[in-house]
Amino acid sequence: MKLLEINNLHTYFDTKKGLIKAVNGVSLSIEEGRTLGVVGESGSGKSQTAMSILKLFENNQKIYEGEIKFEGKVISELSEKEMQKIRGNDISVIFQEPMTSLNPVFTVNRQISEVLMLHQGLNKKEAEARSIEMLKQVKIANPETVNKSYPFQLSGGMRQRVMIAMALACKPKLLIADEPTTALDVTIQAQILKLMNELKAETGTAIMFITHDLGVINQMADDVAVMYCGQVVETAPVDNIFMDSEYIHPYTEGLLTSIPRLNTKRGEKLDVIPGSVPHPLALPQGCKFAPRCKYATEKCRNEEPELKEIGPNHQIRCFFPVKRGGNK
Ligand SMILES: Nc1ncnc2c1ncn2[C@@H]1O[C@H](COP(=O)(O)OP(=O)(O)OP(=O)(O)O)[C@@H](O)[C@H]1O
Repeated sequence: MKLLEINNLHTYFDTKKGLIKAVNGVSLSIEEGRTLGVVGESGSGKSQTAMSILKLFENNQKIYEGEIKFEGKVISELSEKEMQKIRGNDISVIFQEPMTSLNPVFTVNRQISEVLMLHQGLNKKEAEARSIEMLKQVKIANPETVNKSYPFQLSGGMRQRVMIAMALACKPKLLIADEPTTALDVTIQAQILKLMNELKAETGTAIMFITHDLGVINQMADDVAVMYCGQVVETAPVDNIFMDSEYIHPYTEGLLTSIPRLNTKRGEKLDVIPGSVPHPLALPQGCKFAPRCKYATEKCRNEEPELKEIGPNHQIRCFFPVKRGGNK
């Protein structure tokens, strides 16, 4: 069943220089208990899609069009008060840098306990016991000591485990993870990813995993949404993207060929996508990827393609999807 469904979402920033269409017609869904990997270059709108789900908006930002449904209910029109009941309870979030999300002046216990007291009505003692339990669940070796610690006393990997414990404290149905391991070194990153997969298997929590790293997507996701310029350009089960499907989006093809491989020789150039993401205030007419696409035609430069079904659960926003491993 669909846990989250986003239909034609437009979230803009109203700035002095004009409207920044950070999310510009996003449609995607997340099935119960599955991980959707959201991938795309910097500025493609991944984080702002996540912020829209939680309605964590700046003053000059709002939803202009479209809707977000959670468990079949439209949540994009809820008031701030109603959203507060959902955040941290049904849907929680972890960010890249836990230091900015954890309060430096409170102990770990106070921060996890607060969530539990607010949403689950536990008293102080019950919350403390549950906080220690949560730290055990995220495989922190000395949970009693860590529970009494302040964030600055912990390593980066440890802080991210605390964030995960806090996010899972109320048994959310959806966990949004926005580049949760980007700031960590590779061995710690691997441990956190492994932990998240184990927790998902244990708790059945669905995950929206945001990253710019297709390697991480391969490891974490069941399904993938590829984003470009505030739009989803391709969405499919993960194996379709990496192996199975006959056709893929030219942008996805570009991302796949830019993954460094172990056998890449030193000095050998990776096949990176030429050009850069267009400025959000100067989006091209037609397909947003056309200026960088080696297959683009006149039609692509003038008309905007829609997200269309190309196979089972596989949608592509392109007039001329690429045949894998060869010409079109
Ligand atoms: N506070 C803001 N005011 C105006 N524009 C913003 C603001 N925050 C983000 N944007 C714009 O919204 C667009 C989408 O940004 P978003 O952060 O969602 O991208 P992203 O794919 O998550 O990138 P990254 O991987 O760098 O986090 C970008 O063009 C960005 O410049």
